[in-house]
Amino acid sequence: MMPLDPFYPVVDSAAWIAGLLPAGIKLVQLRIKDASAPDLRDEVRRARDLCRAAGARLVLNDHWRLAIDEGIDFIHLGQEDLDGADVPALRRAGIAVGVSTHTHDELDRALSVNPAYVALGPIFPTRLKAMPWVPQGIDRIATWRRVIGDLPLVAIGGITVERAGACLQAGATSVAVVTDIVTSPDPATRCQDWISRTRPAGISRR
Ligand SMILES: Cc1ncc(COP(=O)(O)OP(=O)(O)O)c(N)n1
Ligand SMILES: Cc1nc(C(=O)O)sc1CCOP(=O)(O)O
Ligand SMILES: [Mg+2]
Repeated sequence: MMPLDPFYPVVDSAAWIAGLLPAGIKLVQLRIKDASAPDLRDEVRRARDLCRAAGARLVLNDHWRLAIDEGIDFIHLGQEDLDGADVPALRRAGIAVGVSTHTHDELDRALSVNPAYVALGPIFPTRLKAMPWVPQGIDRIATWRRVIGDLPLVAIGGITVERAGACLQAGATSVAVVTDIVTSPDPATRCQDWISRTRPAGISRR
């Protein structure tokens, strides 16, 4: 498996991906929460083709059956998604699985499915979605790093370009972000700021 890029934007449409690829993103998650099934399949296909053409890695959130059907080789699953997912089928299809974690118990469960990465969140307060956990804080990244050894670790939740470096320094392999990019008046330029802030640190890391 190729190393994870240290900058991991998360967006909700293929149009967003098309807009950000020219900025140089190399890893992106398509996280669609409210599309009807035919639209969803079209979005996934479009995102897949855009990323292939640009040499970027696409991670599909949640929709593991679509990943199998449409040849997407990376899926992100939360703990509840794991309840319903056919992990052996994903393995047979050669699909890498990233898993969300928020507690030590969740981390144990994530590790039991041999993930390509574990994500830890929310590092800082986030307004994107309501969650029962208080922000983990930067120190928790170092704790996760000690537990997981060399496994790639994604930090997520309330991360801004200014906060990204501290997450990488603490042991994150990659920093995932929604709001700081999608609310920027100039998202492509903001991505370039993220890339210049994260890529050198990330490459010297795992
Ligand atoms: C990189 C990354 N980390 C965590 C999540 C959250 O996944 P999940 O807990 O399944 O919640 P939803 O995103 O599905 O609402 C993620 N998507 N990506
Ligand atoms: C989708 C998601 N999952 C999280 C987790 O902790 O599992 S935090 C999060 C929101 C990330 O968005 P923003 O960069 O806008 O805070
Ligand atoms: Mg999910």
